Amino acid sequence: MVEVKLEAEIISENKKNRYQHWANKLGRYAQQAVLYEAVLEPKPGLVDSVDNGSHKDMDIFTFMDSASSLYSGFVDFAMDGFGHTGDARSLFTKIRKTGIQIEKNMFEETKGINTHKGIVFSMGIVISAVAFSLKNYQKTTVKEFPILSPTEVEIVFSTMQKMTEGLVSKDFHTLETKEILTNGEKLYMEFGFLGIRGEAEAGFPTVRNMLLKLRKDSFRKPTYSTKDIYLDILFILMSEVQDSTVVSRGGIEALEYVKQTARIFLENGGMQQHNAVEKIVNINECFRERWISPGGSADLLAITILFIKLENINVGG
Ligand SMILES: CC(C)(COP(=O)(O)OP(=O)(O)OC[C@H]1O[C@@H](n2cnc3c(N)ncnc32)[C@H](O)[C@@H]1O)[C@@H](O)C(=O)NCCC(=O)NCCS
Ligand SMILES: Nc1ncnc2c1ncn2[C@@H]1O[C@H](COP(=O)(O)OP(=O)(O)OP(=O)(O)O)[C@@H](O)[C@H]1O
Repeated sequence: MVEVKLEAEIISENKKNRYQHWANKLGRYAQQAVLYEAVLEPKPGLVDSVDNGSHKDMDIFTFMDSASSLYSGFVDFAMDGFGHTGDARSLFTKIRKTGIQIEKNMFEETKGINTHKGIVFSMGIVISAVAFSLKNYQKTTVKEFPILSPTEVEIVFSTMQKMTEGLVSKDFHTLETKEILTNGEKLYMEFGFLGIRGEAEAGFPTVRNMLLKLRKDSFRKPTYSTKDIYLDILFILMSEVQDSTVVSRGGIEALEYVKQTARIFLENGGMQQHNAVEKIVNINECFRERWISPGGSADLLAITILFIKLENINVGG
């Protein structure tokens, strides 16, 4: 018997295929962003392809193993967004469940080492917000994944703010009675430090501002390579971010030290300095002595790279 499909059925099947195709693309972009961050060198205190920075329990191969476990989860985050029919807040509840599974896969791959916990959380919010916003605002019916306009990216940022509204108080209000605290929870109890949750609830303002600068082309210098731009972005983030990885490893005074070090590097010209690489190698040594690693800034660099890809911003030399 010949199967007759109603027009509505065909439209919805086409839509489903398109969302799956877009989700795969989003997953690939996100995984690429995570890989770019990992191999970028020289980075101070962080694992890269040259050394392990301030870390003893992981190297670049641990990061490659870990990154390879993330792709299908990133696609799931996107499908969560495309398939969501409720409001932004309930999307966040949905993706946290997906995130827990991705975290599990990651820990399995790294044999218990925390390489990408922070980025799984942040990427979950970003990827699902992109998908949810595209579904609501992009009326295009083409199969090819669309390049996002600055206006559409702004919609994604406000979606992220809506998704995470009240996150800090919700996550932290039961800590008094909790027996085992994570690093982020300990820092909140001790210093009222908001870390990754604060960054997310504020709608990733550091990344949002970075994109404003990138769109104005203010980063591009005739002598710059893509790598130079990414390194300048990393130092700008280090000079601004309330990074809980810095504090949990180096103490609260380490945060000002990192910000100040990054500020001085940038004031002197960032990657434009003729001896920029030598300077970063020295900063790496100083960070290693103090056990400092700017893991939160590294995560936000990966998020920035994802948006650069989504908006197709030219960061070539
Ligand atoms: C909120 C998360 C990140 C855990 O919080 P935790 O208290 O362990 O956080 P902690 O302060 O140790 O930071 C985790 C990582 O975030 C990154 N980070 C730190 N500071 C910042 C910052 N200011 N901005 C962005 N990222 C940051 C770093 O890479 C750090 O390693 C998340 O893993 C979580 O909620 N886990 C529970 C299970 C879950 O819901 N997982 C999936 C979420 S989609
Ligand atoms: N290239 C990188 N090198 C090192 N850390 C990175 C890098 N990119 C991101 N990070 C972030 O830094 C975090 C590692 O911090 P850390 O080693 O302090 O982990 P932890 O589990 O919080 O602490 P501990 O291992 O002391 O229990 C990673 O989870 C990751 O999110």
